[in-house]
Order: sequence, then C-alpha cells, then structure tokens
Amino acid sequence: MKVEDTFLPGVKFLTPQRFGDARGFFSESWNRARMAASGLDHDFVQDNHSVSAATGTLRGLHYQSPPHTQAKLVRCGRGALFDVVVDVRLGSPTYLKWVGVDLTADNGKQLLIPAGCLHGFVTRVADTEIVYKCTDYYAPDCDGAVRWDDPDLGIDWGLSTAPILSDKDAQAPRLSEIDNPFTYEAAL
Ligand SMILES: Cc1cn([C@H]2C[C@H](O)[C@@H](COP(=O)(O)OP(=O)(O)O[C@H]3O[C@H](C)C(=O)[C@H](O)[C@H]3O)O2)c(=O)[nH]c1=O
Repeated sequence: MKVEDTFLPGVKFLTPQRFGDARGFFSESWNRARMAASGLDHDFVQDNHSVSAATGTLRGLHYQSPPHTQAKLVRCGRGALFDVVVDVRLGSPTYLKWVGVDLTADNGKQLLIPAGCLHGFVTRVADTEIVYKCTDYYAPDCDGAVRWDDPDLGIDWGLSTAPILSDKDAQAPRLSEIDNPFTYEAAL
C-alpha cells in the first residue's frame, strides 16, 4: 500500500496494491493490520455508500461534532469524483487550508481524513459511487454542514456550472457562523 502525506497533518493518500490479470484486478481495499503497520490504526465501525446520479453533484462540507467526531477512509467505487478536506482544527498549523484530490474507480486512490476536518466531494461523471469507512456511528444531533462556497475557505471545485446540492447543503452556514468544536490536539 502506497502512503502519501499531504501538507495537512493527518490527511493522507493511500493506494492499495492491485493484482491484475486477464479477468481484471483484485485488491484488498482495507486491511487493518497493514494500516497499523503504517501507523494508521483506526477503529472503523461504519461503512457508508452513496451513489450520485448526475455529474456536478456536490455533497458537503460535512462534519460530526464531539463526542461523535469521525475519521474517514474514502474511496470511489465507480466513476470519478473530486474530494475535498478542510482543516478546521483550532490551533492547527494549516487551519482553514484545504486539499483536493481526484478519486476514481480506475486510480484506486483513497483519502484518509482525520477527525476535525470538513469533508465534501463533487462528482465528475454520472452515476459516481463513493464508499467510506467511519470511526464513529452516525449521530444526527452531531451532524453539521458548512457551505461549499464559503469565501473564507476559497475552495476551487473545478465547476463551470452551479452544483447539484441537497436542501441541507444549499442552506448551510459559513464556518464563521458556527461554534467550531474542533481543536488540533484533541483531533490528532
Ligand atoms: C451520513 C448519514 C446519513 N444517513 C441518512 C440521513 C439522511 O436521511 C440520508 C442522507 O443523508 P445526507 O444527505 O447527510 O447524505 P450526504 O449528503 O451524502 O452526507 C454525507 O456526505 C459527506 C460527504 C460525508 O462525508 C458524510 O458522511 C455525510 O454527511 O441518509 C444515515 O442514515 N447515516 C449516515 O451516516
């Protein structure tokens, strides 16, 4: 498994090995011992799976607040998406900085997101499927969103037209309008 650091502490790109043959390929998409051997032992407890029918579907920017923060391991099962992580850990050296990465079914790349970061993605092709592991269960009372186009974050989503959003995402507040519950030390 290839592990690449990003300039956001704890945000990493992971690419598991693929064994190709005439039928296609096989890959262990997640192996806890192999992750632990790279110092990345996370106790994932929930798998999520969503399919977005249209190109330009944007889901995010989402988080779960304490005591139910979530670290995530994200990959694209079908199609292609641009995935974005924003560091909102108060005290972080990269506070308010963001990283974007193309995750596709073909490149097999995965994104490891520590707790204390906002997560969102936009689809690049129709019928794109995302699957991701979470280190805590869904907690609706802790589920939060920040607007995708928050001017304080300045994310370049690579969009030429307005994205398709859920009502929740279309009405999300700016980061400056929420009581940020994340601190750098606690989130590491
Ligand atoms: C997140 C979640 C949602 N749900 C239910 C609640 C709603 O009735 C329905 C759709 O939820 P939502 O519109 O929040 O789904 P997304 O917009 O894909 O949200 C996700 O997208 C971004 C990219 C994320 O990283 C989060 O995991 C998550 O916020 O699924 C559940 O039952 N369990 C869950 O863990």
